[in-house]
Amino acid sequence: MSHTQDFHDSEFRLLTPAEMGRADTAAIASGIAGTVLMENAGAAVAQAIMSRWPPGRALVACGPGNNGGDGFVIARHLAASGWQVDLALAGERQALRGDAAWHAQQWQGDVSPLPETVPESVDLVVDALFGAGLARPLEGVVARFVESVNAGTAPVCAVDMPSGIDGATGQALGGLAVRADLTVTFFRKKPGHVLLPGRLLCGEVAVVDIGIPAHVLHGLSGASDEAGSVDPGNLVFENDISLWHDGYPWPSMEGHKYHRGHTVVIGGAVMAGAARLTATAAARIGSGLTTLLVSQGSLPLYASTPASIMLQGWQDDAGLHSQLRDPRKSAIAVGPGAGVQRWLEQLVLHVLSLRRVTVLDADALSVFEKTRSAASLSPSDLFRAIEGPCVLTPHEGEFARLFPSLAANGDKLSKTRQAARESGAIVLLKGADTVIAAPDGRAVINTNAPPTLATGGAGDVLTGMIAGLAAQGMPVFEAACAAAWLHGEVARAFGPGLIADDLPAGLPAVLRLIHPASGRQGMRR
Ligand SMILES: NC(=O)C1=CN([C@@H]2O[C@H](COP(=O)(O)OP(=O)(O)OC[C@H]3O[C@@H](n4cnc5c(N)ncnc54)[C@H](O)[C@@H]3O)[C@@H](O)[C@H]2O)[C@H](O)CC1
Ligand SMILES: [K+]
Repeated sequence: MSHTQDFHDSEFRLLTPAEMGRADTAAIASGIAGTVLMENAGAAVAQAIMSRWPPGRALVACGPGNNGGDGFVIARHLAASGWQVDLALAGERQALRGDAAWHAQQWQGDVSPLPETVPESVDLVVDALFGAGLARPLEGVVARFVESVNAGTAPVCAVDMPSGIDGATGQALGGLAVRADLTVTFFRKKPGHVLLPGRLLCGEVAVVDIGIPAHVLHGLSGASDEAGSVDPGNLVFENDISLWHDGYPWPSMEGHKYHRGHTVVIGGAVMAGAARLTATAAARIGSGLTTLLVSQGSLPLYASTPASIMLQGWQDDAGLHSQLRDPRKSAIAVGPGAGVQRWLEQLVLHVLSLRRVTVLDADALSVFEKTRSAASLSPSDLFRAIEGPCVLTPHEGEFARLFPSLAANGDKLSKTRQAARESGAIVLLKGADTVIAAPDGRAVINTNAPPTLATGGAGDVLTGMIAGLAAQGMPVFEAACAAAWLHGEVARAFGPGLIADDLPAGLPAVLRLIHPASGRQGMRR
């Protein structure tokens, strides 16, 4: 995200519940009454419901706060549109406060206590129990009601967030949360709508405008400097083409292969396929030159390397170092198939000392595992050596070995951001909700990865895509975001039966779709 592009306003920006509360307050301070915001929210949810389900019997479950207040508004709009509405309240009506109390007074129907089970005849459950204010696991009657909702067959519409999901982390507090078919949220999505399991429990997510002006976003986080550009720190986004499209390294007519960078992939003497996938991916995503560097003795393992990739052997460390010395070798990827051995530790430190773009994956991460033999280096030795543009691409297991204190607790977004701060590198923590975090606090959550990507070698391909983009001059954070998105999009386009070898081959079709000449600002999902 270039500083010139004012990404505060991005529709893909995610707001934490706390930031959302501040947006709410700023909107009210700008003259929009809280009761109007709540009316707009409830009316929008009712509209979303009526556009998906025919009139029937709706059970609107209201909580004790403003999420519940939204529920009173929804109930009124559904009843006015011919729905048979039962409103059930968790808590006492007279305990309602503020906007929620005001809207409860507008509700002319009955208010029943929240039942423990959902009646059979209900056609739709509206979950207006808890949203941004969830503070602890669901308990008592509410917990039993939610279990009944999840065990039932009636479709569910969640208001703002499925009750039980922490909006900041996507975690189901206490392991129990509503499983919704539709979640209608306000103004911007929250991390809980895109991180797992929250994303899965939301069902379809609809973001509705309730009258909060976009300018409130500028005051929420990150300071503006005198130039008016804004500090990217602590902004979180759902990955989208719009975040990195401006800086994508499309080939230009006046360019030539040296303009398009040179990616070096260092292969091991064990699993040649991994490094070959990495190198092929780097070439496919546009690296002008791609070299696969392997020890002399393992050259025969790489005989089937595609012709467009230069295959070179080295006799000894000195030979390897001289191969890397050429500054035109703009990006170096180490790790896939390298084998966890002492040699690799020293190689990684040497590569980092060159301060070229470095992507470390797989064995290049595990070799620094704290608990390996006493002679081995530790993660802090690795982090101390990271002074140039570097991307670490661990899966959960490698992350736990590199950042043992972080892995144990904390949600995926927080721990990945903390790891980026600790290591000084861009950290891409893989998964169905891959998180990419920068040391300055920026973070992007990737949401387009299909389950077919859980196949051997997919990570090797991603490593090559990141290195290949960065070799062409794309800043490493944006390169990691673009690679993660393209990786997911290629897999989605391919469909079932995907193997890692299909990924580089699938890139051209997706790149054609997002190329500026296609006239499309990418593929809106
Ligand atoms: N931000 C906006 O633009 C708008 C938000 N609206 C809605 O307001 C809720 C947030 O409301 P809030 O009162 O802050 O919190 P909740 O209603 O989510 O929670 C109510 C209350 O419940 C208590 N509580 C928390 N966890 C539990 C629990 N596990 N068991 C029992 N009680 C619990 C706690 O005291 C909470 O304060 C937001 O989600 C939107 O739906 C506005 O209506 C529209 C504009
Ligand atoms: K809810």
